[in-house]
Parts: sequence; C-alpha cells; structure tokens
Amino acid sequence: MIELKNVSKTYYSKANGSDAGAVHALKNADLYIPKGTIHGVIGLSGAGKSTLIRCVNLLERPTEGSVTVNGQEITRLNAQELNRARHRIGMIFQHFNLLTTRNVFDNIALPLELMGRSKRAIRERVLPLLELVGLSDKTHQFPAQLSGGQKQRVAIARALASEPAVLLCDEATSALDPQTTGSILELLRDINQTLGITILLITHEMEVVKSICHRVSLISDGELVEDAVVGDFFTAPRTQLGREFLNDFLQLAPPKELVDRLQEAANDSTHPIVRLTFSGDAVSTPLISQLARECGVDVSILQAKVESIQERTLGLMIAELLGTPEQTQQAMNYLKSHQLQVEVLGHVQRDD
Ligand SMILES: Nc1ncnc2c1ncn2[C@@H]1O[C@H](COP(=O)(O)OP(=O)(O)OP(=O)(O)O)[C@@H](O)[C@H]1O
Repeated sequence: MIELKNVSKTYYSKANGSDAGAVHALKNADLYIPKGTIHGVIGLSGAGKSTLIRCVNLLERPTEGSVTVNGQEITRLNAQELNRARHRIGMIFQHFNLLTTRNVFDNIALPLELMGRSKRAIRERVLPLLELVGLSDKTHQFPAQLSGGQKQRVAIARALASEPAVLLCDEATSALDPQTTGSILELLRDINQTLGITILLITHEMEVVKSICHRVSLISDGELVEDAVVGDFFTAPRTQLGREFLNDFLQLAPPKELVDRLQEAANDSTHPIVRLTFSGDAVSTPLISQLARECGVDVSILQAKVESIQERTLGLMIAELLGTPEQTQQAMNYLKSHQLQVEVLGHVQRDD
C-alpha cells in the first residue's frame, strides 16, 4: 500500500529558500492506494506527476506531509532504514536507465549485488526473472542490442529483483510505440495479478489508464483534483480538465466546418450543437427517438461512438437539436433527467 497525507513539494531556485522563485510542484496531496491495486495518475506536462511519484520513494523529499509505504512512514527513516525500505519499492523510468556497460543478466543482478547477495543466490533470483519478462534468450546481450520494449523488460526485471511490494512506473511506456506499449502494460498487469504487487504509475496517456488501472487520479497544477475508479472517470469526469482528457482520448470533436459556423449566443434562428455522454442503462435506451416523440425535436447526429471501458459502456454523440428554442431546451432537460451529460458546444444558424 501507499498513502500520501497532505504532501507538498516546493522547489526553491534560490539557495536561501526564500519564496521568490519558488515552484509549488505538489500541493497538499492526499492519496491512498490499497495493496495489490494499480493506480494511475494522469496530468498534463508540468502538472507535478514526476514530483508526486518521486516523493513515494523519497527521490524527492516532500517539503511537508507524510508518505507511508508498506505500512512504514518513510519520511522519518534514517539513511540506512530508508535504504532498506527502498528494496521494497521498485521503480521503472521512461528511458529505462540501464547501465550500458553491463549485459542483461548483470543489469538485473545489480540491486542484488548491492544488497550483498551471493553469486548463487543472484543466479537463482535472476534466471526466473528473465523468464518472467520473456528475455531468457537475451541474457548476455547489452542494452544497445535491445529494442525499447526489451530494455523496459530488463528494467522491470531489475526493479523486481529485490522483491518489492510496490512498483513505481514513471511514464514507463511513453518512449514506446503503441504495440510495444500494449505488451509492456500486459506484463505489468501480469505482475500485479501473479505477484500481488501494488503499482503506481504516472502517465499523460488515457489509453494507459484505460488498459490497466483500477483507479485514477487527475493532477492539475500540483493538485490532485479527481480520484475515481477508472469506469467512473471515463464515463463521468468531474472536472473540465477531466472532460478534456476524455474528449482528446475519444477524439470526439465537432467537424472543422461546423466549428467555423459555431457561435456562442443563441437566438430564435439558431440550433444548439450538443455533446452527449451516456453510460449504463442510457446506452441501450432509444432516447433519440423518444426525444422526437416527447419534445418534438429532431436530432441530426454529426458524430457518434461507443466505447467499452472495464465492463462499462460509454456512448458519445455530437448532435444538432432541431426545433424551437423552447423545444430544444425541453429536449436537453429531458436528456439530463435520463442521466445523460449534455454539453452545449455552441449554436449554428438554421439553414431555412
Ligand atoms: N528540480 C526542480 N527544480 C525546480 N523546479 C522543478 C524541479 N523539478 C520539477 N520542477 C517544476 O515543478 C513542476 C512540476 O514538474 P514535474 O516534473 O513534477 O511535472 P510532470 O507532470 O512530471 O511533467 P512532465 O510530464 O513534463 O514530466 C514544473 O513546473 C517543473 O518545472
């Protein structure tokens, strides 16, 4: 398990620690990740993701707050105790951080050597790890001879060498192509399921969250602004930033020619363009035909998509509502009363 309580991190560019030039990279972060779960933290560049994950193993020491990992409050440990605690916290990085002068076996063996393990014990630990990550045939190769995905597999095996209970993944798939990303995420899911390791990963990609996370937090300008199970986050993000991540992921934006015609203000000769998001029962209810019957509104569908997210179905649609202002307002109220999220993107002039 991992628990952050009220964790803040401020970087000072001046040696005297004055507030001028201070960067508040993490602000009062609270986060609880139960044992055996996979938790994603998503955010834009510069939001504080790396700072947050590096506070978990004290690569960055928080300015304030407590960090508990595997039941141990690690900000209070002395150097020796922290070193021991870190054996139970593995970490992998975007650029793998392998030692180029060591072959695959020796890279994985490194943490065990540093722990003073015997040659025999090291061999007994490294060989099954090579098997686990599917690199038994690459034992004597050097990093330069490996693909990006293979390098990340070595890094994962190295991170697992000291039998951690927690694995931190710092943008672990960001340097990989989509197919390789898929295979690394599958490996992480396997490790979580078979070894029961708790995984905290940071990413800027919704696909990563969708693929393997149980829960997700959204970080914005150093603050954790959402924390939800993945199905909820994808079907009903609570913040504007969450909705923007979702819309980018679904690539559901109005066509360019429509955007050029959109105006903010409505009047008697305009129709609203709406983005509808629906999940659960609403996906299978014939709401569009009901709209025509109940409110006298015609619906012109401009784009539509149905996504399956961890056993939840999410429907999205961009549509033009055709009717009088009273009818279209009534239609939007009707949709909202059926648990659809209705976002008015703008209004277009009627053609007639
Ligand atoms: N060592 C440092 N000294 C000063 N400022 C820093 C330091 N490290 C990070 N920052 C600043 O803290 C803020 C958060 O940075 P951080 O790297 O945690 O964000 P991020 O979400 O991981 O970004 P990215 O996705 O681009 O890596 C940024 O404004 C960054 O410039």
